[in-house]
Amino acid sequence: MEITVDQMYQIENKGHDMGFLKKFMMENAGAAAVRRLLTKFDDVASKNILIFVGLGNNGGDGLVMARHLAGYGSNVTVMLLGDPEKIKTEESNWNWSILKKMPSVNLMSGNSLDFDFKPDIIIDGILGTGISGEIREPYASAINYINNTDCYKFAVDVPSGLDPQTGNTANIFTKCDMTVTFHKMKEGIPKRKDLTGELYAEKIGIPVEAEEGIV
Ligand SMILES: NC(=O)C1=CN([C@@H]2O[C@H](COP(=O)(O)OP(=O)(O)OC[C@H]3O[C@@H](n4cnc5c(N)ncnc54)[C@H](O)[C@@H]3O)[C@@H](O)[C@H]2O)[C@@H](O)CC1
Ligand SMILES: [K+]
Repeated sequence: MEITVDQMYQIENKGHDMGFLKKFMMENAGAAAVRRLLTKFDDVASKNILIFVGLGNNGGDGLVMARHLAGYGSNVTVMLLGDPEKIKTEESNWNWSILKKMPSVNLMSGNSLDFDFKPDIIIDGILGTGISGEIREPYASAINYINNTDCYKFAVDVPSGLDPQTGNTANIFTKCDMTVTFHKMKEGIPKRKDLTGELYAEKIGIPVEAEEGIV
C-alpha cells in the first residue's frame, strides 16, 4: 500500500497531536534505518561512516543514525550542510544538541568537502519529502561528492533529488545501494529502484488511528 507525501505529512501531524511526538518518530526512523544498514555488514565497528545531513528532518534522521552507529563502534563523521543555527525543527535541533555532547561523533558543518579519511559507508540524510525544485548549494556539491565516491551508500527515506511523490528527479540526485523509507511507501519511490537500491519501508510507531480519515 503506497501513500502520497501529502498524506504522510497529515499522518505525521495527527500522530504528533495524539502525543506520539515527531521526536519519537525521528528516533524510531533512525533506529530502524541503522538496523537495516547493519544487515549488510558483519561488523561496522571501526568502519568510517560519513553522514551528510540537511537542515530539515531528513537530516534529523541522519543525526539519530549517527548516535546509534557510534554505539556500534563506528568512526562516525556528521557533515551538516549549513549553519547549525539554521537547523529547521525542534526535533532535529534536539538530536544535534545530543551529538554536541558526544566526542565519539565527529561533527562538521559548513561547505568544505575535503575529509581526511576515505568513507566505507556514506549516509544520505540530505533531502527527503521536503524537496522542492532544482538542487541548491551546498546540497548540490554534497550530492556530487556522494556520486563520485566509491563506497556503500544508504539513503534516508529517499535518495536525495528523487521526488518521493512523482518519482521525477531534480537536476542532480544520489544513486544508492539501499533506501529505507518510513511508515509507508510513498508513491514515487518504487519507480526508481535504479536509484534506491534495496528498498524497505519501516514502521516507526505512529498510532494506526493517526491514519483515520487520511488513508
Ligand atoms: N513524515 C514522517 O512521518 C516522518 C518524516 N521524517 C523525516 O522527515 C523528512 C521530511 O523532513 P522536512 O519536511 O524537514 O524536509 P526535508 O528534510 O526533506 O528537506 C527540507 C530542507 O531541505 C531544503 N530544500 C528543499 N528543497 C531543496 C532544494 N531543491 N535544494 C536545496 N535545499 C532544499 C529546505 O529548505 C529544508 O531546509 C522525511 O523525508 C523523513 O526523512 C522522519 O523524521 C520520521 C517521521
Ligand atoms: K535522503
